Order: sequence, then structure tokens, then C-alpha cells
Amino acid sequence: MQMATSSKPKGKALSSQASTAGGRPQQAVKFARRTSSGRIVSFSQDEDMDLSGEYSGQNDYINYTVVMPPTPDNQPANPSSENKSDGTKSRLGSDQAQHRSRQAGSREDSYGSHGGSNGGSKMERGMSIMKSNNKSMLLRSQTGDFDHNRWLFETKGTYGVGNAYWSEGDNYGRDTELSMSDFLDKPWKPLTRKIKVPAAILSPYRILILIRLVVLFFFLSWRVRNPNPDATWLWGMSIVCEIWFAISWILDIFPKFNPINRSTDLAALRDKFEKPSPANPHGRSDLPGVDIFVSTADPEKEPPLVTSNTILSILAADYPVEKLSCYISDDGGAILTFEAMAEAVRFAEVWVPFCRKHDIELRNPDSYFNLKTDPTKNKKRPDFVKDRRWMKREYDEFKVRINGLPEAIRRRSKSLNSMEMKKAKSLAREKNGGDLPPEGVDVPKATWMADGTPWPGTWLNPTDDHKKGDHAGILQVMSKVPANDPVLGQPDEKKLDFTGVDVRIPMFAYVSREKRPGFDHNKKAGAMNSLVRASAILSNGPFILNLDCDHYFYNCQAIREGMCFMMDRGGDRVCYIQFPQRFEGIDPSDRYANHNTVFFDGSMRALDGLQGPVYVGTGCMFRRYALYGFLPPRANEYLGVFGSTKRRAPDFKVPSEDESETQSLTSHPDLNLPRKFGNSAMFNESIAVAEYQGRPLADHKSVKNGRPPGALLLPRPPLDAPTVAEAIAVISCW
Ligand SMILES: O=c1ccn([C@@H]2O[C@H](COP(=O)(O)OP(=O)(O)O[C@H]3O[C@H](CO)[C@@H](O)[C@H](O)[C@H]3O)[C@@H](O)[C@H]2O)c(=O)[nH]1
Ligand SMILES: [Mn+2]
Repeated sequence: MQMATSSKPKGKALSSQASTAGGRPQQAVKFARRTSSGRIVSFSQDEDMDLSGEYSGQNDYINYTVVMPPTPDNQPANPSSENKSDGTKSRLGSDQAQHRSRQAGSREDSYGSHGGSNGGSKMERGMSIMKSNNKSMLLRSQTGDFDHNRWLFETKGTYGVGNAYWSEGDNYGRDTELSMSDFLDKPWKPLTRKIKVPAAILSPYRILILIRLVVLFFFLSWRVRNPNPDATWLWGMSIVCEIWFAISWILDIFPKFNPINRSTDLAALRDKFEKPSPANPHGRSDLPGVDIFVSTADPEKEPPLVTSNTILSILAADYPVEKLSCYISDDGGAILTFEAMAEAVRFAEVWVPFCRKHDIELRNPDSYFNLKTDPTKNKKRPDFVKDRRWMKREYDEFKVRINGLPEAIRRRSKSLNSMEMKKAKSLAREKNGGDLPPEGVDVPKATWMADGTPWPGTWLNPTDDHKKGDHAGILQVMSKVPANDPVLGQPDEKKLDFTGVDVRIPMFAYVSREKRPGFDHNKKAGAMNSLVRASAILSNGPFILNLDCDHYFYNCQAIREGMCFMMDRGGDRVCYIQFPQRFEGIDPSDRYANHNTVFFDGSMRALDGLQGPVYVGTGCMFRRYALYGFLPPRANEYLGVFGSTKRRAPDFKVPSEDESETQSLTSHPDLNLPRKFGNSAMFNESIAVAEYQGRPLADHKSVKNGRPPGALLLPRPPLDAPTVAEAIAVISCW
């Protein structure tokens, strides 16, 4: 998504820099790093070292210098490292200085200068020079911990999307020659990692495939060489079939040759986005927003209690509350779903803080209260048992309220309808001079909302304009946009002690798209489409996660895990992340293979090892911008029969340093496509915003397409009536 319109002079400046970097003088490059213990380690390459081998040489990083911490008589002379002692802020500052000086082609680095040339003899006294050929020493940082970044760099280890060792060919035309220092001056920990399936498991599997392949080959060649002269055509037909089966088996088995696992580092994500830093002094979450879509179609087949549980698990998810929004699409336009959702949100006001207070896992109450394991395990707060007992009672009452809803709606509608009937009759009598008109009075039997107004959706006695497939669009924000900062609870908040617990719940909206006869509404796909559009106006989360109404989060950190992939290096090229599905209520021996393990744990992992898993229709986190159908950014084109010829993509522009932070996407030709997204200006404007907010952090110069840290700290504006009206307008039939 490199869509910067780079102005000429900048491009020039870049290319000239690139050339200086290319013909880099064989000069000592010194780099240093402050370890967590406060010491400064300088990794420097000696002047006489051979740089021509780039990073691949064995000797490159085995010589390094240890600089002792600055003591009163041992102060570095360099201005950029003057205020090193006052924490992160200055450290970042000096890092920037270091980058700048390096980019300018400067020979002397900020640290290098004091470490070597002008540091003078004073520094040398405090310096111990270590020369070692022991590679494992390098794998340890000064504190003795395993230094993961360093290890990745030296082993050219891969993680997530892309590679810790960024080969020159992938440079996207910038002078991003990464050196070891880039991995050391920043707390740049990968957020995800690829984990190989152990050879002990994979090798026998692969050998088995090969053996079967060989046997198959021998069998088929024997069959072909031994025709049956009595029934040649029968033989011929079966040969064709057998070869076809063999091919289809190969097509099926070969993609499974290389399954992989992935792991995420949630602590690293927290460090990167939620730790106080100069760009984020209060340690507010700098993570992008996520919109969660739930689809439901029919409250008869998909009980509102199940849907409520899904909603509760979403509202209680462990993600910054102000960044999360939840939408339910009701394709039935059913008042039952509407009122059940209102009940669910009310219940969420106690359920969500309860989950936060006691670290409840399985945040949909139904599964939680049915867990077979000991609920008090690992629970240390003395009031847990009391709280849980109260919560369980509350949940039971909630269930009864939900189950009583259909009856309540029916009774309410009946009494209101008879009142309407009475009114209409007396009106008719007045008009007709005291008598009822001979043709009788006809009042449609409406379905009524609790506030005494007719329900705009489907009625219990369907009529035109109020039946399935023919009703108005309904959008109700049931839980407002929460405050930007945590709202801590009180000792007797809603009968539970929520002291110090954040009691906010995420924004939640009920959406029933307008349906009219004669339009193709495309079932779930159409529902998702209209949620994408409505949510773009209301919350515009750069990421979207969709669930069916009978699915729920069984890992409350799932959104964070997804974010690790999206926000990792090269994450801007990830379109979607498919989560696996797990199933409840399957018979213990699983006779019918309902757990689907072969698909979710075999095939999908194997596809991931190739190009990426397929979208299974639910439980998938999307990059919103990718859904809008723009082509992914391509730096290179692969031509030729097997894509063997690589060429710079013709419309690829190298974004410049500051442009990637400020560029506006509306100048991109795709965005001027006439009427592609309808004529809502608000919607069209939201596209570029979502794209920008979905980028990974540009906290390192090797990040090609990032946004600056701290860009997503501002509060969301509260929703006003025109905004909500626009959200309904963008999903209307006309
Ligand atoms: O007009 C419709 C019809 C269906 N749905 C929703 O679509 C989802 C899936 O429909 P369902 O009938 O439950 O399909 P299943 O066969 O149970 O689900 C399979 O197919 C779905 C659609 O691809 C996937 O999401 C599921 O993961 C997969 O299990 C449900 O949430 C429905 O509420 C709508 O929103 N509008
Ligand atoms: Mn289903």
C-alpha cells in the first residue's frame, strides 16, 4: 500500500543516498546499545574487517567492544548521547540521531565517535575488548539473557511474515541496508514467529507420502503394461479412472507437505503499543480499533440466548474497550433479537467487569458456568466464591428474562393492538354518526416495542412493509462509545465490589439492514457487506472480525493475537487471519469426526506453510482496507512462465521518510473510481482513514509502510444523530 505521491526532489535525495550507501566506504561502523541493566554495549566492526561479504560472513559480528557505563569521570563527549541517563525518551532521541547520521552517509556514528576515534584514551581505559570466536556468546546479551533479536539476525531466522534478515533484493528500493545495529538499538521484538513442526512428527509423515507415491507409480505402470485383451475398453476405462484418482490424491497430499505452526508474543505487543513512551506518555493503548460482526437471521432457529452468549463473550474480550465495537446483523428484523440484545447489554454491565475482576476465562457465561473443572482453581481473591454465586444467580435470572421475552412481546402487542382497535372503532363511529360502518374496521395487528411504538421490522402477523425480506432498516446503538480512559468501579457498583475494576463496555449496535422485494440480499454475504458499510461510518475499525451467532471467543486474548500478525513487520501485507473453529457438545468419542481436526489442524496449517489458509466464512479477522478490493501493494512484478523474472512494479513509488506519515490516500487513482462505493462522502472518506490506522507502527526505519507511534491515542467522537442516519443510509436498498 505504498501510495505516496513522492515529489521529485525527495526521490532524488533518496536515490543519491542509496548510491552513497551502495559505495559505502570500508569504514569502521560502531554501534552500541544500552542494555536493560543500564550498561552500554557497543558492537563495532574493526576497520580491517572485510565488509564485502555483507552480513553473511562468519567474522562479521564476533568482534565487539564493551563500553563501561558512563561514570562521572567517564562521560561521553558526544552531544547526542549526553542525556542518556534519563530514560527512554533520550534513548529514543539518540536513536533517531543515530539513524539520521547514518543516512546522511556520515562515517561517524554518535556512539562510534566516543567509542573509538574522539573518545580518546579516557574511554579506552574503561574498555575491554573482547575477541571471541565462540558464537554462542553472541547469542547472549550483556545481561545474560538469550537475545532473541540477535539470534534471529545471525541465524537469518524467519518469523511471521517476512524475515528477520531482510535480503537486499527485498529492499523496495530504499537504502535500508539493515545492519546488526538496527536490531540492537530498538526493542524490536518480533510479534509472531513461525514454529516448525518437529521433524519427529513430520519426517515419518513425509516418508509415508513418498513411499505411497513410489508404490502408486509401480502399481500404475504394472496396470498399464498388463492390459486385459478380453475387455480392452473396460481395462482402458479403469486405467483412466485410476490415473485420475492418483492425480487427485497427489493434488490433495502435496499441499500438506509443509505444515507450520505460528506463535504470537502478547507481551511484546503490549510493550510496543501500551507501554508509556515519549509518543505515548500515559501508556494509553495505541492499538488500532477492531469491529466485530455477528450475524443472525432467525431467532427461532438461532436462539437469542445463544446469540446473547456470543455477544457477551465479545463485549468481555480482552482488548482496549475504547477500541472495540460490536455489531449484530439481524437478517430477520426480529423484535425478539432486538430485545434480547438489549437485555444482553444490560447483563454485560455486570458480567464484563466480573470477568475482568476475576480473570475469568471462557467469557461466554453459558460455557463458563458449565465448565467441568474446578472454578476456584487459581482464584485468589477471597470474594470470588461470593461473586461467582451472585453472578450465577444473576445469569439464571437473565436466562429466564430472555426466555420470557416472546411471551412478553406477544402480550404487550395484544393489549396495545386492542387499544388501537378501540380507538379506531370510536373514531369510525364518530365519523359514521354513532354506528360502526358496515364493512367493519380494519386495523393491522402491529408488533409493539416496549416504548409503545410499532416495531419497524418484521411483525408477528407479517404485513407488507413489516415482513421478512420487506422491512425498513433499523440501527440502534445499544451501548454508547465508551470513555477513552478506564472508568473504575465503586465498592457496591451493581451489588458487586468493583473497586479498581474498569466497568466500561465496548460500543454495541444492533443493525437490521433494509430489505425490499426485488432486491437480492445475498444472505450472510450481504449481511456482512452492510455491516462493513454501516460500521465504516460509526466506528471505522481498521480491522474486522466476523462470527456466526453461535460462535464465541474461547480465548479472550484472541483479538490481541490477531493483532500481533497484523502489526508485525510486513503485517501491512496481511489481508486476513483465519482463526480455527473448535466445537462444543460433540459426543466424547467423536464418531463422526465433528471436531474437524484434519481440516483445522492439518490442512489449514499446511496451507499456511504454502501461501496462507483459506477463509472459512467465520472467525476471521480482516484488514478493512483489503476488503474494499484494492490491489495489494507490489514492489516487484514477477514475469515469465514461473515468475522467474523479477522487475520493479511500474506504478510502485518509493515512499519517502516523512511522507509515509502524512500521505493521504485520496490521491490514489483507485479512490476516484466513480461510484464504486456509492455516493456517501462520509463512507468514501473513511476508506483512507481505515487504511492508515491499520498500518503497523513506523518505529523503525526498516518499516516500509507504517504510521507513527501514538497516532491512535485520541478519543473517538461520540455518535450524533446525523452520523447514525448516514450509517442507515449507506445500507439502504436505494
Ligand atoms: O440470510 C442469512 C442467512 C444466514 N445468515 C447467518 O449466516 C451464518 C451461517 O449460517 P448457518 O445457516 O448457521 O450456516 P452453517 O452451515 O451453520 O455455517 C457454515 O457456513 C457458514 C457460512 O459460510 C459459516 O459462517 C460457518 O462457519 C459454517 O459452519 C449464521 O450466523 C446466520 O445467522 C445471515 O446472516 N443471513
Ligand atoms: Mn451455523
